[in-house]
Amino acid sequence: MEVTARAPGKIILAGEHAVVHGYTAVASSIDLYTVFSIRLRSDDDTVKLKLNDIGLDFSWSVRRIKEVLSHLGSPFSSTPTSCSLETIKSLATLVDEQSFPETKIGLASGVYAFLWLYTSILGFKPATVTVSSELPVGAGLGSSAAYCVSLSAALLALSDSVKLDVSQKGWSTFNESEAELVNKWAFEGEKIIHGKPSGVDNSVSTFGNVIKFKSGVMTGVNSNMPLRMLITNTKVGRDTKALVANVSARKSRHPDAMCSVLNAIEAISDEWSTIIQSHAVDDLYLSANEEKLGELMEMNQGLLLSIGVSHASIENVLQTSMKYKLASKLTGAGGGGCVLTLLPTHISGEVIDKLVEELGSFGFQSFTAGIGGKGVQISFDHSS
Ligand SMILES: Nc1ncnc2c1ncn2[C@@H]1O[C@H](COP(=O)(O)OP(=O)(O)O)[C@@H](O)[C@H]1O
Ligand SMILES: C[C@@](O)(CCOP(=O)(O)O)CC(=O)O
Ligand SMILES: [Mg+2]
Repeated sequence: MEVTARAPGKIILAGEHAVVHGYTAVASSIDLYTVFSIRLRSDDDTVKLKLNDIGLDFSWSVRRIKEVLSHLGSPFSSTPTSCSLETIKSLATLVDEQSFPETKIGLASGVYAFLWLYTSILGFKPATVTVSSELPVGAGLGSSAAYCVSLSAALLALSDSVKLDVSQKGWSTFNESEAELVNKWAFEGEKIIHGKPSGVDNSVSTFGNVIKFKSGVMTGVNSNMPLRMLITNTKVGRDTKALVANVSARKSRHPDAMCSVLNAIEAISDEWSTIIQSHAVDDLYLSANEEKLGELMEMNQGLLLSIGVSHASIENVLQTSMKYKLASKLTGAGGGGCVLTLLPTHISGEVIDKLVEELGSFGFQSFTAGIGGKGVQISFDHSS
């Protein structure tokens, strides 16, 4: 039997970085998914991992994994546990033995997260594991969270911790407590990749829809607005872990100034959630609200610039969209990656096409995605 789990990426509408320090963010799932498939093996003794998006394959014998992790006792755990620094060193040994290409070394933490979640949830069982994603990796759309959520979901579906009806056909969802467990394990994986994640990305990927998130607590947001965003990938590579660490360092150098900035970002997030929850009585009301959201995005972007996470490529997208009187902000960790441009309901398809073309001339790639769909889902295939 093969188990497949898919988890969505996300956009942060307001509050990235601030949320790491306990201030509110508003985020939404998008209909681009990371998919993990796991088939347990009885024909040999290896764990094979195929990372299709980054073109890397790994194969460890279960015996070798046991040997390297043996000093820890069995890492197997029925409750989500954090990976210690000592264990990360052991996992790095397993990855180094497979001669990880130097040019892709920034991606190694994803493999550590895989090994940690795999051995913790399933123990030492041979399997073939494949991952592929519709999300750009490392571009601010939460690929790391979608990776950890879909992996945790597939592993838990094969474990004794959750009891699912494996005869179900097509995609099915987890119940509330199972989804909580998926989310907690995914957060442990995110910690390995991000260093200090807030938990917003794994929560929105697990539960879907639009959420408000503050100090580890998620609240559902009932959005009543038809939100449309153009997502522009600047294709400038960046690393969430480094950007989050830089913001923390700036906060310790300038605690008072940073506290004011982060409070201002929280006020923007709060206003965002109030506006999208309100019911538009007519078109005039809707376009007034869209204008307000655009202004909030501009303010949020200005504050993100002030904490050091913008980038020339992001500023380029802002200026280009401004020519079309459209408001934009970076989404995710910044430093490159993706930018959101609000597409108000009145805007014509021609204007959007022109903007996309102009952004394309800088080598950027723009697209739209469905906002606010379902969270993690699972399916079982008995044919293999
Ligand atoms: N499909 C994938 N295949 C392999 N690794 C992935 C995949 N998706 C995410 N990752 C891991 O997540 C990291 C990117 O996470 P991050 O820097 O937080 O950016 P983002 O979450 O915005 O895409 C990669 O370096 C890699 O370790
Ligand atoms: C910067 C931050 O707020 C969001 C990071 O998102 P992403 O990994 O860039 O998709 C970090 C976090 O909340 O954990
Ligand atoms: Mg991430």
